[in-house]
Amino acid sequence: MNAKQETPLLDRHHRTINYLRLSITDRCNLRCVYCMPEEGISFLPHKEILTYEEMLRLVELCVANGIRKIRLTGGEPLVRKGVIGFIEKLNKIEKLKEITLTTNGVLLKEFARDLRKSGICRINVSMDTLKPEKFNAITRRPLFERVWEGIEEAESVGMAPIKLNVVAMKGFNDDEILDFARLTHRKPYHVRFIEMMPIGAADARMKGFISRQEILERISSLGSLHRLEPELMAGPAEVYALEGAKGKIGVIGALSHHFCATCNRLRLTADGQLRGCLFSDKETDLKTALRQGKDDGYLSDLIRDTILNKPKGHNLDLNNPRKCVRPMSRIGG
Ligand SMILES: Nc1nc2c(ncn2[C@@H]2O[C@H](COP(=O)(O)OP(=O)(O)OP(=O)(O)O)[C@@H](O)[C@H]2O)c(=O)[nH]1
Ligand SMILES: C[S@@+](CC[C@H](N)C(=O)[O-])C[C@H]1O[C@@H](n2cnc3c(N)ncnc32)[C@H](O)[C@@H]1O
Ligand code: SF4
Ligand code: SF4
Repeated sequence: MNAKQETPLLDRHHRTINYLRLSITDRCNLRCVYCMPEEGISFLPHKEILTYEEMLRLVELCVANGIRKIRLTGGEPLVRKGVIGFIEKLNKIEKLKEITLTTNGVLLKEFARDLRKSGICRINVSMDTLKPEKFNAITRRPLFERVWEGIEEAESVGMAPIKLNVVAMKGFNDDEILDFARLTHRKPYHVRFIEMMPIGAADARMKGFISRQEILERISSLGSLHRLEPELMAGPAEVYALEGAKGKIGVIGALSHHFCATCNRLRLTADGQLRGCLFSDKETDLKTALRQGKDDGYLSDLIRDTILNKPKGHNLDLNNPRKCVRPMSRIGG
């Protein structure tokens, strides 16, 4: 196979694969109830984590095989030292059209300006509540103000759009769905409600599941919602707007209305495993091949095989919460 493949690759199910989610660390400075247990999980030893040089080589090969958008994730991507220098290097990869980031926002205030300079124009921030006490209960850390200051700093350095990821949980934050929706009248943010997924620490909490349908119905009480066209290389959100709002409202129906038929993504974990699907533990071990000194052609074949054999979908529903071995914080969402 040719490592310099020019056109985007299709998988066996005729889906174009052009989006890579790259988890740069499994470490995190929060302990969200649906993602990690209170005591945390044992973090991967340093030597198991790809160096930035190794990641850069694998990203270049993914780009040669059709990837055009990359999202840094974690754990929490901003806790890994040297992240700005790494983004600057990614930014030099010619065919990469977009580099972006999903963060919990704890370190955003100090990083926003450098992120913007390094080439990140927009970010997604996880923020499940507008109330400090609830933030402490959800993330198990008292850092609500810091995250909001980070979001405001990102706005003031010109990041746009800023997308807020809200995992919807019955009895926890569902009383704030309308407040989040109203926020789009005041701020140009995209508020995205995510259906809770049965993965890792969330399993025990699935009784708090709220469907995208229910979320949309509740928001409709505020006025008519207009459906908007998806962006190019978009992620899984369906996007709407309330009449006259500055911001947008998204719903990510990961379980009830899943988007596997149009899935465009791969995931590379911090320890160098390429995953075809969030919910499938079938992984391609790029790290071992890389560290054995395999050439670009060999590594490229592994990437192309993973694309070709990407699982068709997840087949999960509320009554079938299959478990993944790898926890969410080691995949990156
Ligand atoms: N089931 C499933 N969930 C996904 C997938 N991609 C992202 N998510 C979930 O969607 C939520 C939002 O993810 P983000 O990291 O903000 O990324 P995104 O929605 O692709 O971002 P945009 O590029 O801004 O559209 C998180 O809960 C992710 O776990 C996917 O391919 N499958
Ligand atoms: C795993 S986190 C990694 C990036 C960063 N630490 C953050 O929280 O934004 C990526 C996304 O996955 C979401 N997530 C984690 N566990 C989830 C679950 N069980 N169901 C739905 N979304 C989940 C988070 O809310 C976050 O938006
Ligand atoms: S969702 Fe993100 S911030 Fe929360 S524990 Fe998981 S990795 Fe950390
Ligand atoms: S569950 Fe798997 S196939 Fe479906 S959208 Fe997510 S990553 Fe893609």
